[in-house]
Amino acid sequence: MSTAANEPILSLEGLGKSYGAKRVLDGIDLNVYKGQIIGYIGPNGAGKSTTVKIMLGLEQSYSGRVKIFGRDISDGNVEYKQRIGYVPEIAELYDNLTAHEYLTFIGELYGLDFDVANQKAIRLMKIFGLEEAYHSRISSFSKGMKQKTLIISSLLHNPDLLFLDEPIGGLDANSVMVFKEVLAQLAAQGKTIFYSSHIMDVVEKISNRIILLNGGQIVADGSFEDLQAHNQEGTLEEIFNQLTGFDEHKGLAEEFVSIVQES
Ligand SMILES: Nc1ncnc2c1ncn2[C@@H]1O[C@H](COP(=O)(O)OP(=O)(O)OP(=O)(O)O)[C@@H](O)[C@H]1O
Repeated sequence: MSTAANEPILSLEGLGKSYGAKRVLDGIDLNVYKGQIIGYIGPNGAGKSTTVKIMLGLEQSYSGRVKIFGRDISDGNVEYKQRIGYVPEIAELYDNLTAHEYLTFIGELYGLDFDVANQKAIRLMKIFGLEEAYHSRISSFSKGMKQKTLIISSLLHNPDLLFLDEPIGGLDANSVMVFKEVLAQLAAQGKTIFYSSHIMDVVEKISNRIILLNGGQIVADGSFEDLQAHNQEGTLEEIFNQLTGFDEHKGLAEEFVSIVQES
């Protein structure tokens, strides 16, 4: 199951999704190519996680077409999932397992030998400064330690396509630097990364293509420089505010504070 050089790794055609009467995705067309780091952004409730869930095959009722590695994911063949890594927004780790147990279990699920998974996990944990916690239960881990374990679990099998949903929450500034560099190097080696986050300055720096979703539609698609050229505003945060029609943060904050101060 290989993908030709010029064929998209990921392609969405007229993707639509409703929950009851609510139209969450309203015709998403998108081709993502090898080596791209897509910054997938949008306001709360815009439909980012829904798109990712559909691409992971977790949400089956949708309209339109989703192709990953050149194949329609609705064809019943789930082999494509072996080449995908995923860091979910809310870390669901097996708290009662040690990191060693969890990571070797995930590694084996992805088809690695126990010893290979174990050795890779030990070395990756060490780089994140977690070697001493390897045999401790995950329930004793801090938020950042859990997040690092989850990042490692998503990469053990060297996936070609990586979905990251708010992956750096809880990571300290040094670890964020390492992780950003890891993503850049993975992309340079031809991995494709779909990065969903609300931390605009990180998205601005790591993505080579930014997709802004609003109201279930793509309202901007391009490099940060492209977005800057098409909008008057400077930072990605400001472009985000502008394209989502938001200019009332001061008024809302004043109202919030005045309610807090009511006696
Ligand atoms: N299982 C579900 N049942 C009903 N509605 C849902 C379900 N999942 C998501 N939604 C609705 O779909 C919309 C999009 O949700 P989604 O989680 O995709 O947004 P998001 O862009 O990831 O938001 P956030 O930035 O807050 O994580 C929301 O209005 C949400 O309430």
